[in-house]
Amino acid sequence: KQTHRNIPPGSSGWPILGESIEFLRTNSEGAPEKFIRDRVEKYGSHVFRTYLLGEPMAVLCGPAGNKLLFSNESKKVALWWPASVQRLIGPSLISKSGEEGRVHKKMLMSFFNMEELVKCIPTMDDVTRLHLATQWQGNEELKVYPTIKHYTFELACRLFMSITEPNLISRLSSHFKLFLKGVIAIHLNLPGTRFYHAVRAADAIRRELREVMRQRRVDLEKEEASPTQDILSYLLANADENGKFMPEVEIINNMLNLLFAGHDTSSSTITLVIKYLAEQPRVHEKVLAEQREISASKSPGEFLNREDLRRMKYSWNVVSEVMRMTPPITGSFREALVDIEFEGYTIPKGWKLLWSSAFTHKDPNFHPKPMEFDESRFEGSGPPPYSYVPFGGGPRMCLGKVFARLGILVFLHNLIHRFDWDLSIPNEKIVFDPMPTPENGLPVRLRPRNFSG
Ligand code: HEM
Repeated sequence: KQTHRNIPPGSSGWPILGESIEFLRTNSEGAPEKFIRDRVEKYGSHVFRTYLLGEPMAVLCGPAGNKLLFSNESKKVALWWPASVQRLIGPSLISKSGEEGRVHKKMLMSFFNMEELVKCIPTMDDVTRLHLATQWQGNEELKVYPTIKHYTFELACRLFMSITEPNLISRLSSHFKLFLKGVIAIHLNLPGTRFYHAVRAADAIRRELREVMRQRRVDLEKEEASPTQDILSYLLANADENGKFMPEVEIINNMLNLLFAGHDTSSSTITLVIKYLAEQPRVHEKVLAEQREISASKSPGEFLNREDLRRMKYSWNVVSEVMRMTPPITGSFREALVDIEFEGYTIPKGWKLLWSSAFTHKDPNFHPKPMEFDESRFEGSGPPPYSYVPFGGGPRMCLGKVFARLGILVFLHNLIHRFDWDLSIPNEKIVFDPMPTPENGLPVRLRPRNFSG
């Protein structure tokens, strides 16, 4: 018979709630790593137990823990998301592990790989120029976060599902706002709670997406839509490697998840890049110089291409440092498939596991002077393995990593050519809810630059 006498140190907190309230509070205070750092210091180990979001959980802190989780998918661990996320998104990629998860992910990767995504660069560039001309140009002051959120959402709707109708986009966008607030919430479906509103918003999104999908089937049959025009067409028109088509309900859930994951993370990152660039004139100047060099090699009006994006090395180091300091997703979860040994402790089978980019990225053993902005950390071979993990790792690494990179750089290129900016609220606080966002939406004063691109 198994005994678990050597389970990691820690506390189960309050009945039912466990330590969820403290965990969520450090997020809203703008320091998600604090919950973990306090416990690492208290227990003197890089693993501790807690009770979060309705589950007994072991938190693995730092590169060794990340390595264990990322390199043992389907062996010792499997992807797991809290009940709130599973209920809101429903059967889809994120609810599948093992062989089924692999097949499913491969299918989605047929669209989300570099070869396919480079074809989206001209559209990204075009949409960005239009967005800046209509939403930024002519404004002396602007609230960055809501403006960017609208832009990244429009882009995801267009590239993933060819949705361009403004009324539909704005309906979906307001549903997604409620959805986001309930994603990492305490799973209580009582009227008035964040989770309750999020469930209703998710159902409303599904109804809208079902309609878009129905219409697409008709258009595909009439050959008025192309089977390769976007991810929606791709999923409707293609079977997986076993010859199986994805059930409609899963296509809808995946589209919901992609629209969600595909815009909130990028809007948070772009907003923070804009904040950090205003605070660091030295870095701002160097990004501008790199982007100007790229434009200088192009004819006016010509869209960006893969090679241009490849040359944005310094700019990407800056974005990487922003994601190190303020990771858009502070960590994610796995489940123990077997008893797991780590640092002399045994984590029992069935426990949930949490890894944290927020904590790992601030560990001074791997990132000296972690509170200082220093993009040169990413020069050469960059930070040590598993110490910089904004996109997670292993087979469950972020599906949208390349998409996010292209989108962020295309935006930055266009923005920095057209504007300089100052923060209207210096040192505006960042809160994690659950993505990092400036408390007041980051109002900035804009100063247009002379640019005829
Ligand atoms: C800066 C932007 C982004 C960041 C920092 C980010 C981060 C993450 C992280 C940390 C995970 C969990 C990985 C793990 O558990 O190992 C994840 C998963 C995922 N992300 Fe992203 N993400 C970003 C953008 C995107 C975009 C643009 C999309 C969609 C186009 C996307 C789609 C997904 C999906 C579908 C998963 C689940 C993958 C799986 O279950 O195998 N993400 N992302």
